[in-house]
Amino acid sequence: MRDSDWGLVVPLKPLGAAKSRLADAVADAERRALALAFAKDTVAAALAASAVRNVVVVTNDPTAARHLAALGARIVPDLPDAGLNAALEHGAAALPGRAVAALNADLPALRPAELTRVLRAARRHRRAFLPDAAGIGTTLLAARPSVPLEPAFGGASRRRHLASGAAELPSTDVPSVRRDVDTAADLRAALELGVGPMTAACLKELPTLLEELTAAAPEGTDGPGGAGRRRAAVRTSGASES
Ligand SMILES: Nc1nc2c(ncn2[C@@H]2O[C@H](COP(=O)(O)OP(=O)(O)OP(=O)(O)O)[C@@H](O)[C@H]2O)c(=O)[nH]1
Ligand SMILES: C=C(OP(=O)(O)O)C(=O)O
Repeated sequence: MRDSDWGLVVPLKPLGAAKSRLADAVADAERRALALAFAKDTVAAALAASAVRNVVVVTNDPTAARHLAALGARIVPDLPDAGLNAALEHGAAALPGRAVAALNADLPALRPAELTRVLRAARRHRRAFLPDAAGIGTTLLAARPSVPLEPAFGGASRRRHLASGAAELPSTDVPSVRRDVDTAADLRAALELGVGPMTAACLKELPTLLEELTAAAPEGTDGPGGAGRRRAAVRTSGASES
């Protein structure tokens, strides 16, 4: 298997239903726009990773499908009401005989070089996964060619993926691959890593939210040396592995 042989499967809910845990922080139209921006930054960074040959997005959302196809992703329509894991198996079936990795669509800080590092580590195993930033869920699950993906995403999936025999990949030095965004606090953490250009542009249109996210965290929740106003790091390009 060559380094650049991975096929990625990125699942995406209809935008109207996506990222429901951001509903407290933003209005519906803005939540949809953010979900699309996260997916575009995720897919653009994945396509820029040297370990990735192609990206299949499983979605029934026509707007997202149009935007993500324009970036170079192949769109596979979702199965009706089958859920996330069925969607991933359906997407993996579109990549027969390939090494396949499922990657969440909510990784707006994703860096191509970090994704390549994770996929290189995954090549050593039949099946392998990367825990999310919270250490409870999963952001990436990979399987060698002809090995069934057997996805068990949703909630506390780290435990399920371990129990299924998948190897847990080293999680140091790949923070952008682990940084899924479900809540406003997650978005704050992604901003600190540096989000991609689509998410940055979307947040620029939401100055009140951006102000809240980059303001000092409440006392006791700030990280080491983090007192005072936080700086939002924004990447200007998602298309380079350097
Ligand atoms: N195609 C497809 N993707 C899904 C489905 N359910 C979840 N996803 C995607 O799976 C990934 C992980 O899901 P979550 O982190 O729960 O994202 P979410 O469902 O948008 O977020 P919440 O509404 O807050 O639960 C995201 O990229 C979702 O868009 C599904 O039934 N079909
Ligand atoms: C999809 C997952 O979790 P969440 O819905 O919490 O993002 C997961 O980590 O498997």
